[in-house]
Amino acid sequence: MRLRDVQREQTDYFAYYRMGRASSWSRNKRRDAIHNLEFPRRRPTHWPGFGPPPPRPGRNTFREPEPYSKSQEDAKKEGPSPGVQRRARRLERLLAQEDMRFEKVLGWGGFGMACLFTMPGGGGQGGGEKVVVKIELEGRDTVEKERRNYELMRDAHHVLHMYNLAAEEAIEQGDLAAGGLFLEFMERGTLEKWIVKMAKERKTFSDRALWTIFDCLARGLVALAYPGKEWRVEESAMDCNEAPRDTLVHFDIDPTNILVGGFGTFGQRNHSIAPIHKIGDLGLGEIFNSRGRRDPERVWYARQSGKVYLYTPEQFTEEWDWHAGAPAADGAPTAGNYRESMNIWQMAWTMYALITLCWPNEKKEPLVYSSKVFDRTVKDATYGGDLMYSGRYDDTDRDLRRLVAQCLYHSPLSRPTLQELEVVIKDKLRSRLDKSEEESRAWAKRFYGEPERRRPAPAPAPARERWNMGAHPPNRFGGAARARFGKVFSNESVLDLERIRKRRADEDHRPVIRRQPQPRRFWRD
Ligand SMILES: Nc1ncnc2c1ncn2[C@@H]1O[C@H](COP(=O)(O)OP(=O)(O)OP(=O)(O)O)[C@@H](O)[C@H]1O
Repeated sequence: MRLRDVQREQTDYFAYYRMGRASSWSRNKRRDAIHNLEFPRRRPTHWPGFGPPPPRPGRNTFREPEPYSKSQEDAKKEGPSPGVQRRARRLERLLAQEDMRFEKVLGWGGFGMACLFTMPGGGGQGGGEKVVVKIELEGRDTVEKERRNYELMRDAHHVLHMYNLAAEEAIEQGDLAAGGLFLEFMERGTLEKWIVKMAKERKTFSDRALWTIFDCLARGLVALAYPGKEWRVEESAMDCNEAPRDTLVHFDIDPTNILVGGFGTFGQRNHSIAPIHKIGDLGLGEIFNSRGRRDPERVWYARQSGKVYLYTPEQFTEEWDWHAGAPAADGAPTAGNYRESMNIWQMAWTMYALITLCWPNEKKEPLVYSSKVFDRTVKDATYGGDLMYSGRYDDTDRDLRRLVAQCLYHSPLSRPTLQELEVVIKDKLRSRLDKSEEESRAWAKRFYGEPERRRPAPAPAPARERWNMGAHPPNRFGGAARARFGKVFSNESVLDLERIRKRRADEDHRPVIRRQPQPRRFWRD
């Protein structure tokens, strides 16, 4: 389809979307309307913005959102279909050649599946550890994109880790999958599962738990904003002097793509009040910098990237209707301004879900709201007005609700920056909250329970051995988390995607050298 046809169709689709009627839009039924559309619009001369707020917003101003009642995992309780089972068995046979033990199918969708495996042996590097194998069943090329994105996040503590295992070759050489990834196993599954559990128990997360989880999520956002950065301690926007330039815009942050792991120390932070939360599923992620935001094809094609219920103002705003090129190049403040504040907006809906235990409504209702964002006074429309004015969530810390409503401001520049978020969260975690740290820890132990125990981390192999097994030179290693899995880190200039692509292409043609005597090569070099 030509770009102009895509633009006309999207203009019509998003007009439906803003009315909350996206699900009833059909290309066929709208063919004539799309044909007759005035695009780009000329009258009025520019987007007029939002009207004034209602005089006294209250409970009835906002449609009641729908509570979470079932998670993706619940919906799949009946077990994988025969087709998925057949493929899982095939994957099991392929990886058995690498001595990896199949445990179970974790999940599947139309295009791919995720299975849990145990690494061979004990004692040695990663021996007996669990890994998730995610394969793509139809060639959509998203695995390659996802792999590239995980490589850019290789030093982050709050984004899922990808492992470079030699067994990848077995998948590539088999005829089963279009591509495969090895990912860190997060033993407590998706965040959605825990939101549903809380909703079923008819309780709510305490303020301290909410702020602690927000802290984890915000650090994941910092990692996305600075791809390729070496985070020695933990992600902190304070360590970065410059505003993000080449943000990895995720496009699909929601509770099904946040994974919950264990309690313990990660980086330098002890996660004892809530287990660590990490951002996963980077398959739709794209790096956007100021050049990318000025490229009409890139910004228009990304306009419908992600889940419909979580399209961002940068994607759905009416402001687009006045721009036939890239809106950011014409100075539009919101349309097509894909940057780190877009990740913040999507993450704020995850916080909304944790506070309300509800889904966001299909129709996002803007409400003009003035507030002090850190030390700036901002007046803009927020889509989280019900958090402040509906009276339904008054039991939750008002500062938290206000911060989330600010992250849901329409215009990216109105939202808090990553540094502002970090400062506010840090201050709150130091202040008096509803529950003491001790009470919160006890609650977390009860609520999250003990998953199947991880084996104790094997002692790190001597540097020489790791090198033999395909890892990079020893001076690149450090920290317990890395030593535990002997992760392979590459040295390339990370934003140079061409080089990464080329490196992978070279790898694919490299002969596999199996060193004698064993240990076997689990790690791909
Ligand atoms: N690293 C992981 N640790 C633990 N569970 C995981 C992990 N990755 C995936 N899962 C589980 O497997 C399920 C399927 O994951 P996957 O990422 O393949 O697809 P999805 O999120 O359902 O679909 P899509 O890729 O279309 O967003 C998840 O819902 C989750 O329950």
